[in-house]
Amino acid sequence: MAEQESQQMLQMMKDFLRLVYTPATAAAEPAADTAVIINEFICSRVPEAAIPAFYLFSKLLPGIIPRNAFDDLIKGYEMDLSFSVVGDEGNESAAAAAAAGMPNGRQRDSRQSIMEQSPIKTEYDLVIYADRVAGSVADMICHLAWAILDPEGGQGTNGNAERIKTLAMARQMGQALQFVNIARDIRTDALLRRLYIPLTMFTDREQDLEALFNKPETLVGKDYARYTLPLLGIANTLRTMSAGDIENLPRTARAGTRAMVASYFEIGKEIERRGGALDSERLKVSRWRRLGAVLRCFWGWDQDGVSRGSINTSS
Ligand SMILES: CC(C)=CCC/C(C)=C/CC/C(C)=C/CC/C(C)=C/COP(=O)(O)OP(=O)(O)O
Repeated sequence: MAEQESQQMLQMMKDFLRLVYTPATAAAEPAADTAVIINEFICSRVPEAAIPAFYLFSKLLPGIIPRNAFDDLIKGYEMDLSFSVVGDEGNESAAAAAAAGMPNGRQRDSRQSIMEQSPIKTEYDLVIYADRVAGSVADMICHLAWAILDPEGGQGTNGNAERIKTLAMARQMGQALQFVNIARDIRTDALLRRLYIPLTMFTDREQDLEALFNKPETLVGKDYARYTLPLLGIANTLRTMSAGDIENLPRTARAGTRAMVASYFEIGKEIERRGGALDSERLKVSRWRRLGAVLRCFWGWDQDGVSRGSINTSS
């Protein structure tokens, strides 16, 4: 999708959220004319294939999931979009450089623009990004679980201290998963001229960016370890800090959540088993390893090899 088209799509989503989250439309029984306004919006501005999803969203979600989770997700997409500006410039300069047979000056420009325009300069920026694109999804999952699976709990946090903490920890788990995702995709993201590694993590910034973006063929698998292993280290820490709070989700949501987390973390474990190396292909974990991780969760052994003894089934 072209950058301008993506911007239009984001604007449409922002307008949609504003519309469906106004107090009048988010009410349990919205007035008939608000339903008409929403229908008109959906028919006139939403791409055809997405109409059923937007319609269902407007009917079901505003009373269950607070708007801030969706706002965060949009902010995350906006950060991603700022890469496409960098990417376009970078591709143009690389192509122009190759055509003109003058790689150095042009490539320096493209490295410079990647550094300047990347929205992720520090580890903190990366945590913010991960929180927006994945912490927000964890937030949504908690609200859905409370609304649908908690027999007596009611919706939202309702100022309940335990739920507020669970929500914060769930967002942390989302961030952890996103760090794994970023570690796995360093190579493929660089080919798309996207840089999620915080600039502060480079020991020799110029040289590292030159290799990642302009000479990927000079990097062999284990050369990526100096980026993948620290990112996975952060992911593991975030996971260790938040995993226990899965026990505070409604009982029927726990096993599935643990399984989802363990299965995704198998990607990180596989990279660690390979000493931090990335191949030219996007890494895939065998179905058996993922299944093993899921079964160990159901058996009552979490992925850090710590037995929780018998599974706590109280709600
Ligand atoms: C700790 C507590 C209380 C709860 C946990 C709450 C949960 C389930 C958190 C996880 C939320 C979640 C599913 C986040 C998204 C994670 C993520 C990195 C998805 C990307 O998946 P891929 O399909 O690999 O992505 P791409 O292929 O698009 O790169």
